Amino acid sequence: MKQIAFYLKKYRAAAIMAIFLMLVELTVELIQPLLISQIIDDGITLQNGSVVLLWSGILVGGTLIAFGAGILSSFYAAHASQSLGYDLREKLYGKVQSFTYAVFNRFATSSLITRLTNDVTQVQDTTFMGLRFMLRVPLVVIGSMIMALVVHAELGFLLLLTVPALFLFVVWIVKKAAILFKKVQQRLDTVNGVMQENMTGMRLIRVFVRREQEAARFARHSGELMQSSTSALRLTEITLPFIVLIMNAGIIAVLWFGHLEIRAGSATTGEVVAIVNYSLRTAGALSAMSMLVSAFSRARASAQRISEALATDSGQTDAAQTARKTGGISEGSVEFENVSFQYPNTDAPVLEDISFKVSPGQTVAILGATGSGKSSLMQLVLRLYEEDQGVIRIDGRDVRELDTLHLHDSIGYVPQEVLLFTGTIRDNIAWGLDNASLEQIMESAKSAQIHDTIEQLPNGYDTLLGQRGVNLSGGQKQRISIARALIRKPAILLLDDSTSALDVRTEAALLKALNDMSCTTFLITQKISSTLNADLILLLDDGHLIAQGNHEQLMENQSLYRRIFESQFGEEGSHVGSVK
Ligand SMILES: Nc1ncnc2c1ncn2[C@@H]1O[C@H](COP(=O)(O)OP(=O)(O)OP(=O)(O)O)[C@@H](O)[C@H]1O
Repeated sequence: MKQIAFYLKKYRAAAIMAIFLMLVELTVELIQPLLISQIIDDGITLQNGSVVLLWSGILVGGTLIAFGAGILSSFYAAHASQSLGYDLREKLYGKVQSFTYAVFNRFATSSLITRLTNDVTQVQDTTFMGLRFMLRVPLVVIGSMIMALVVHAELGFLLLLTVPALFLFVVWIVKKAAILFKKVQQRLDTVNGVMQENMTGMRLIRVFVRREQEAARFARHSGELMQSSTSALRLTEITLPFIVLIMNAGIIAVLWFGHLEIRAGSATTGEVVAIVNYSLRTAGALSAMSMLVSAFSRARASAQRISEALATDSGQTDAAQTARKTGGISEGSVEFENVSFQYPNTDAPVLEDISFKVSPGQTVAILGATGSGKSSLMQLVLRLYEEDQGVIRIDGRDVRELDTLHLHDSIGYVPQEVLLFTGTIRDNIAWGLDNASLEQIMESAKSAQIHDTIEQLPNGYDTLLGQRGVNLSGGQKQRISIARALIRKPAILLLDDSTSALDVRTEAALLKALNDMSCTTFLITQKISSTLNADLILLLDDGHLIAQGNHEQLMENQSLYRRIFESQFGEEGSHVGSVK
């Protein structure tokens, strides 16, 4: 909450104006019963028309002032709360962007989305209500009690008796409800998560005929969300009838004792009406409080979740933070020296004691069974994770000393799972480089062996891709994301199984084009055809680098490599090794 208040500071002027105007509105409201009591006692009871006219005029004037002040107060409160929401979203988004991959993975994506959307909206809306009503409610209650005591001390005392008990009751509800609303937000996270998985995995769900099961899973989580929302709302909703009940009892007591006081001549009708009026206003304010309680409890849970994300250490090391001056990489040599790595919160390392050296412009093929650590090795080059032991050097410098922004600027990365955005093919390729020209886009598309295919599409480079590029084949999508990586003319190119959907001829043409580009290329592959011309082949097995060398060397002295080769080319294909 403190952190949220800190962000609201920037809009202090608007917030103060909103509160000040609300106070004007409130003052008029508190004086109204007093004026009505004057009209009754000095005007109506004494049948004095000019007194009725005078005080009624003042009453109308006051009401108009309160009306104007109320509108302006809402205007300022909306400005302050919406701006706060905008700032929170921006800060939170920036924070999430600054997370290292390891820190990012600590949060579920759906939870971060809920925090950025629902939680921020909750805080924003409650801030508006807070500026308009949070202060007004206690002030109406306290003001009404004071005014009631001023009007008639004994009758006012009755009001004084009921309010503190009600106030304590409301505080108790706030505390209980906060716990329940926290659960609601957690369950909302889960529902959003399931929804996200279902939307992205739509095709898989249909092919596996899992629609009913997935619908049932969604219904189960949605039901759990409904349950916790219902219990939280039930708790806050009992507040209103309870307050009305107690306040009505209080009003009946005021009327009863009021009539006794009038008979005894120690109170006027106007004074009793004024006390009843103040009691009604107090009841109204406390009822509004029950709504505020619900909103405030929710916002408290949301504010905690936002603060948690904002307070999370982004995971960047000090060396990287101070390395901004070191600039990007230019040559593209890569060296691993006794590198070991284990994912956070896991039992065993996924890479152990890996050492190899790659000179600028060389092509490295990484080969190994599924789960052997190939992608993890790439993630270390990308510094999405940090090695636990050993050193990784790029251009001879320890990667921990390189600024990740500059490092990523010099690296082209094509992940295993292709992600294309809604927009044109041109936009998708140009995404890799600010202000890319059409010539640059075409040049990289040619190198990625996708130019001819694009030209044949009805709108060429301006063809629109649906969400995730559903109107292209897997291989075409892979090549568009390769073009996206190539347009940056990276010093190092990382292809994580990005040629799996290409036929041998297209793949060979692509590899030749990459060779001509002279960037250092790491290529994860299952196909021996891609390793034949590589300068270095890294053969991984269960996190260990069991062999390294070029095709001829591995054919000569690595039985596993020979077996993979023979399984793909047949024994008679051994002569293929001489392609180079
Ligand atoms: N984020 C992660 N957290 C924990 N363990 C992980 C994570 N990512 C991968 N692993 C584990 O690390 C090991 C190596 O995974 P990696 O993705 O590097 O293998 P791979 O050789 O690229 O496999 P594939 O060919 O199937 O893509 C696997 O056992 C995997 O379960």
